[in-house]
Formats: sequence, C-alpha cells, structure tokens
Amino acid sequence: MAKQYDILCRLLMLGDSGVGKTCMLRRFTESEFDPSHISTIGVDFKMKTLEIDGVKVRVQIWDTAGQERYQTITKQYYRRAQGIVFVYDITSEPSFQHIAKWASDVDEYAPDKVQRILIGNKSDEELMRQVTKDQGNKLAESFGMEFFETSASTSSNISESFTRLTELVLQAHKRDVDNLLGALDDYLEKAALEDEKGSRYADDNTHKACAC
Ligand SMILES: Nc1nc2c(ncn2[C@@H]2O[C@H](COP(=O)(O)OP(=O)(O)OP(=O)(O)O)[C@@H](O)[C@H]2O)c(=O)[nH]1
Repeated sequence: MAKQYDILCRLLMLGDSGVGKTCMLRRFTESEFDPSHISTIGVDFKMKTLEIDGVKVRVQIWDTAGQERYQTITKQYYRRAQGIVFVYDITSEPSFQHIAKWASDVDEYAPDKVQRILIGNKSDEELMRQVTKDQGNKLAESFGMEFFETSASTSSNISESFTRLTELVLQAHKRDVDNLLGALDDYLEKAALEDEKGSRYADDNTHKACAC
C-alpha cells in the first residue's frame, strides 16, 4: 500500500483576535476565503500534506483564539508545537505591538527547538496600512525570524509562508527525520523481502501441486 505520509509536523498560529488566522488557514488548506469574522473558540486545527525534498509531510496546523479569555487553554498547546506562526494585521498597529507579548509567551511555554516566522496579514488593504513592511522586517530580524506579508483574501504568500515554516521545522529536526526515514526504509525493505519469500513459497507449492 502506498505511504500516505512520512512525517507529522505540528504548527501553531498565534496573534490578536481578528488578524486573520482562521482565514489564512482556510485559504491554505481549502483554497477558500470567507470574509465573515467568527471568533475561534479555544483551538481548532486543519491538516494538509506537503512534499518537501521528497518527504511527504502531514502538516497539522493549530488555529488559536486571539481573545484574551482563551489564553489559559491555548497556552497548553504551545508545548507540542514544532513551528509557530506569529500573525499581525498590517492595518492594525496594536496587533503589531502585541507580537512582543505573544513571542515572550512562546519563550516561556514552547520547546527550545521551536521554529518561528512572522506574518503581516491583509497585505491587500494597502490604503488602510498602519504598519510598514520595513517595520515588519525589522521586528522579525530582532527576533531572528523570517518575515512575510500575506493576504488570505488574494492568497498572496499564504502557501509560501506555511511551506517555509515546515521546511524550517524539518531542518531543525533533520537528524530525527533521517533516522525515522532510515527506519522506515529498513522496514519497507524487510516487508518487501518477506513478500518476495512468501510468493516464492507459494510458487514452490504451486509447482508441487502441478507435479502430483
Ligand atoms: N482584507 C482582508 N481581510 C482579511 C484577510 N484575512 C482575514 N480578513 C478578515 O479579517 C476578519 C478576521 O478574520 P479571522 O480569520 O476570523 O481572524 P482570527 O485571527 O482568526 O480571529 P480570532 O479567531 O478571533 O482569533 C474577517 O472579517 C476576515 O474577512 C485578508 O487577508 N485581507
């Protein structure tokens, strides 16, 4: 049977309420954009399979509620994340200012190896822009993160940013990935040999049956 995927990768989306986390996720996994804002309650997740350097990666993306009242619940998910997407809205200066708070929470609760990227969403709303691209770049640089401006509405940079974060996670866990793939290859090779042996045995039996 063909392998469905080789590796599971867990990403988490953080940022203020209304910055567009759910819309970005729907755009990435379902190629859809719904302009209504229904606040996420607690957490939700969606999956998508990517192929990176010949490795099939099942990406599980957790979408968290930006509202303050859900923070106790959402923080419980930080520990299991391998990659974090920090999102602000380029038309909202406060959402940009709050990234420092989200980042310090991650430092406190997430594993050391966690990979992070910064995203300024709603890049289609140029006339409403409050945060310049340069400000975004500088903030990302100060945290040692890569930076993207995206639009869930037009789909600009959505796939690129999620794929890049997945690549960073794979690079950070390269040794584990190689070990896992090695073990998987050994297993598949062994299974193929067993199959071959089995069919030879069946052939032998067939011949015997014919000879009688
Ligand atoms: N113009 C524009 N609007 C967007 C974009 N992404 C999201 N929106 C709008 O922003 C609003 C909030 O989007 P959501 O995805 O629900 O925001 P969220 O960050 O998930 O919010 P919480 O679940 O409350 O944390 C919705 O009305 C969307 O239509 C975008 O790229 N461009």
